[in-house]
Formats: sequence, structure tokens, C-alpha cells
Amino acid sequence: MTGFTEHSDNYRAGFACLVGRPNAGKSTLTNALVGSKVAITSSKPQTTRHTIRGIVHREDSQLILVDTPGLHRPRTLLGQRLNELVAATLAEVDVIGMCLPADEKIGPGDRYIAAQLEAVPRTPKVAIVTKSDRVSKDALGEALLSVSKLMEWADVVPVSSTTDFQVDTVADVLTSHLPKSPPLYPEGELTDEPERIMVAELVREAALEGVRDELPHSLAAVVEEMVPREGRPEGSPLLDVRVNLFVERSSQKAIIIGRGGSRLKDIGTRARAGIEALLGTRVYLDLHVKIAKDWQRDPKELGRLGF
Ligand SMILES: Nc1nc2c(ncn2[C@@H]2O[C@H](COP(=O)(O)OP(=O)(O)OP(=O)(O)O)[C@@H](O)[C@H]2O)c(=O)[nH]1
Repeated sequence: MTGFTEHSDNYRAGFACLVGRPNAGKSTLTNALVGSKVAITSSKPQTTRHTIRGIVHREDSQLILVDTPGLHRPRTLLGQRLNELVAATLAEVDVIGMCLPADEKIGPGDRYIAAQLEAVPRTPKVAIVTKSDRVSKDALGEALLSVSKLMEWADVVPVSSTTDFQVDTVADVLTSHLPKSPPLYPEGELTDEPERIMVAELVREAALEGVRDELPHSLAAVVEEMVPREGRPEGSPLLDVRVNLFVERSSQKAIIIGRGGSRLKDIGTRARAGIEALLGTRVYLDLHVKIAKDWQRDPKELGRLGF
């Protein structure tokens, strides 16, 4: 494989997710962490909602910072399903860093997120007290104390992303919770896998509704493409999402499509609502139904479908 560097037996690699209410300092910290060590940038425009925000490459580690789309948008259509997806995504990361600004009191928004984090008990959570340059030493001490009481933390770290105070420490602490693993990404590589998996899940879910007994495991959804539509007016972006639904037999294809395409249209409408809620942007969803014979028994085909 090209792009992978030599690595020692102590190499650690894994995923971290920075959460926190709006304005908590997540983006600034991400940039400070990734900084000049940035290993990936997206080739696509409008990447703020991209799942992978950056990779902190160090000699002995690779810390992959990901977003959890949907975390801040509960109470939408498919709300419960979305919350489950968020919890499932959070459970997939190796460590969660929750950003709490030192110069603001803990509020309902923080408690809401903390409650969501309680739903993933096995994942270590690190409290990151941001913007520490904005407060006095005493006030920082108090902030650290009240943050400590919010929930069970694996670590509590103060940081200032703008004055570069303790940014390396945050990277150290997050990395310490990563598993021993060879590098997961070659330098220069970008992927948005978790987001794609969640989108595919929403489509599969919508497609199975009402026909779960008929097509239990014979259905796979694969996101082929997610690209921002070009030439859209400022402030009104549209994301083109193309998804293939794979079934095993033509009879199953007929079930999915329905009379005159009516069922496929319903699937599209339901799935689109969920995807828009998840990604926070308008979506044009293009669904195609394809037959992949016996895909469940063919490892190569399974790989292609992302299993
Ligand atoms: N003084 C100071 N300001 C900071 C620091 N980190 C972030 N800020 C400021 O706080 C504001 C919010 O920071 P962001 O990084 O955009 O916060 P965010 O959590 O990504 O916000 P959302 O994208 O709304 O979720 C910005 O104006 C930053 O410049 C810090 O360490 N010190």
C-alpha cells in the first residue's frame, strides 16, 4: 500500500469526536489541533458538514477527528431513529471530547449533550474547557470544578486554541484513549465513511418499512455520491445524494419500486426528510434499485457494498 509510513508496535490510531454546544470552540480547537500537521483536506467544496474534520498525524499516532452529524438537531422527523443513529455513531468513536467554554456557565445545552453522552457508557469522555485565555486563573479553577461535576469524565483538560495553551496536551490526552493500531489512513486520504453509512442506513430503513418480513436481509443501500450542487444561490445549498438499493431478485426489485414507482417515491420522500435532518441541508435524493445476485454470500460483493 502506498502512502502508509513505517510504524512502531506502540502506534495508536483511532477516532475522536468533538462535541459541544454551538460556539463552544470546537472548530477553532479542531483547526489548532490539526494545524500545520494537517494530513487531509477535502477535495470537495462546502465541507463544513463533512464527517472527517482532520487527522492529527504524529510519529506514534494518528488521531482522526470526526463530526457527529445530527447531534444538535433532535426533535425532527425520524427523531428517535436519528437519536439512535447519533448514539450508534458516538459509540463507534474511541474517545469523545466535550468542549465547554471556561467563560460561560454550564447551561441546558451542555446538560442535553451530556445526557446524550451518558447513552454511550463505554466510550471515554474527556472534558475540554476551552477559551481558558478569557478568564483569570481563579475563574478557570472554578470552571474546571463545575465541569468535573457535570458527569463522569476520563480526563478534564483546560485549553486555549487561540493562544496555543495546552493544545498539544489535548492531543496527548485524546490519543491516550485510542487503541493500539496501525495507521488507518494514508497521508492525503479523505473519506467521509461514517456520514455515508448513516445516510445509507436511513435509506435502507425507509425502504424496509412495511416490507421487513418480505425482504429481511436481502436489501443493501450504498451511497454512490454526495456532492453539493453547483451554481446554487448563496445561502441555499443543495446536496445531490445518489444511493443504490441492492436486492437479490427481480421480484424484490418490483416490491421496492411498487406500482408505477409509487413505493420508491415514498421511500425517497421519507429517506430525504431523514437525511436533511441529519445533515442540516436540503437534499436532492436520487434512488436506484439494482439487482446484485446472492450478494450476501459473495465476500467481494459484500466489500463493494461496504459490509
Ligand atoms: N479567546 C478565545 N476565543 C476562542 C477560543 N476558541 C474559540 N474561540 C472563539 O469562540 C467563537 C466560537 O468558536 P468556534 O470554534 O466557531 O465554535 P464551535 O463550537 O465550532 O461553534 P459551532 O460551529 O457553532 O458549533 C469564535 O469566535 C472563536 O474565535 C479560544 O481558545 N480563545
